[in-house]
Amino acid sequence: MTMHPVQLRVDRLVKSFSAHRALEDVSLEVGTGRFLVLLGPSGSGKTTLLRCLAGIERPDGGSIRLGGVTLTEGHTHLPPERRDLAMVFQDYALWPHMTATANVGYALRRRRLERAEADRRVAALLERVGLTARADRYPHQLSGGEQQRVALARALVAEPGLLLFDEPLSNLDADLRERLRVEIATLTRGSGATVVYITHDQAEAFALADEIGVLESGRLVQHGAPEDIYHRPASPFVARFTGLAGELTGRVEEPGEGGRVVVRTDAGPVTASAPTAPVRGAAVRVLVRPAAVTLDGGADPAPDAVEGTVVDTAYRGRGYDHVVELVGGARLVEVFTRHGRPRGSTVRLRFDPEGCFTFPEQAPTEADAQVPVNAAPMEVV
Ligand SMILES: Nc1ncnc2c1ncn2[C@@H]1O[C@H](COP(=O)(O)OP(=O)(O)OP(=O)(O)O)[C@@H](O)[C@H]1O
Repeated sequence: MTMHPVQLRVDRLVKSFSAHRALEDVSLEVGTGRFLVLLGPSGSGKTTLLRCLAGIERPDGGSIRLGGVTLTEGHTHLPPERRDLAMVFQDYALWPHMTATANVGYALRRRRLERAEADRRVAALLERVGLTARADRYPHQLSGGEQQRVALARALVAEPGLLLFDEPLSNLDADLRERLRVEIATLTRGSGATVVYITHDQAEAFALADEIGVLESGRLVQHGAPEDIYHRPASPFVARFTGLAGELTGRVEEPGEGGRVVVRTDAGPVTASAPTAPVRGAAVRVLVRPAAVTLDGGADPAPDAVEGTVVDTAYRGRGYDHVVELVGGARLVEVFTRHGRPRGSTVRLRFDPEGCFTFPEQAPTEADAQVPVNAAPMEVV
């Protein structure tokens, strides 16, 4: 899917644990220097896929190639240390008996470098992650954020072709998480390495990625640019997992032009995108992105606006998020405006068809059940 030469090629990867299929026929390609984020709920197979790439886990079938080298296929299975890659773990995984300098330098042990050159590279990396003053400390003398910076420096120092990240920010608190996220984004891109990064946090995924792969029950269900995933989710599962204001049910009134349909909902007619052209009268569900909802202001409401009641309002600094209940009972969260509307007031909403997706009505899948109800939908991208 990219113009970049393919660096990492995964073909039909399969992995089971006893009777449980953790990876089901996963194929993907990542271009040189691209940043791929694998996103999915707990148990979707993210860690298993990453561990197969690293060589810690041996797949049951399929192949993995990196820069023209076969890492795994049939009887071939290169051990982790013979793969041109480095991994950053959730729990840092530093050597407790080594200083920051020694931990970073350890990654160079196989590169027959002159001592002075190795020392120079380690010092340069520690400086880039802002740890020069902490170079002689042991892991237990460093904060979580500092330990993760050492791990980042250790991953980068040997200049591997592939960098793997296993939820590296999940043990840090919000403020630090944001700062380290920016450092990971800039330092990895500066290194030219190809990156595979796993997370279950959609906001983190969208902020970091050149490409996002969404995993559902061991299958890669969509792989594309963040904008594609946001504007053209392949399934209700993908749409839900990447942030919705809410869902409306109804019937197709007019199978309109250019992939648009008018859906008659309990709250009124809503124009929405239709990835698969539904027929007139079909029962459908309209999934609505937060960015697609606007509160209609003042005296001159649009004729196609839908009425609702403000149930809750939350001040967000830049403006207010509202929870709005529509006629028929559907609720929309994260309805944003600069100026807040009081609880209990009647408001009119407009929907941008670009951010409203029509799918045939069907019972939720097992994987949908893992998406937390009212998972904080992401900010407008
Ligand atoms: N060593 C193992 N033995 C048995 N089952 C396993 C093993 N490792 C993973 N699994 C199972 O495989 C499935 C995928 O697990 P995996 O850890 O890859 O998911 P994940 O998406 O990374 O989830 P999380 O975000 O919770 O880490 C899960 O159902 C898990 O229970």
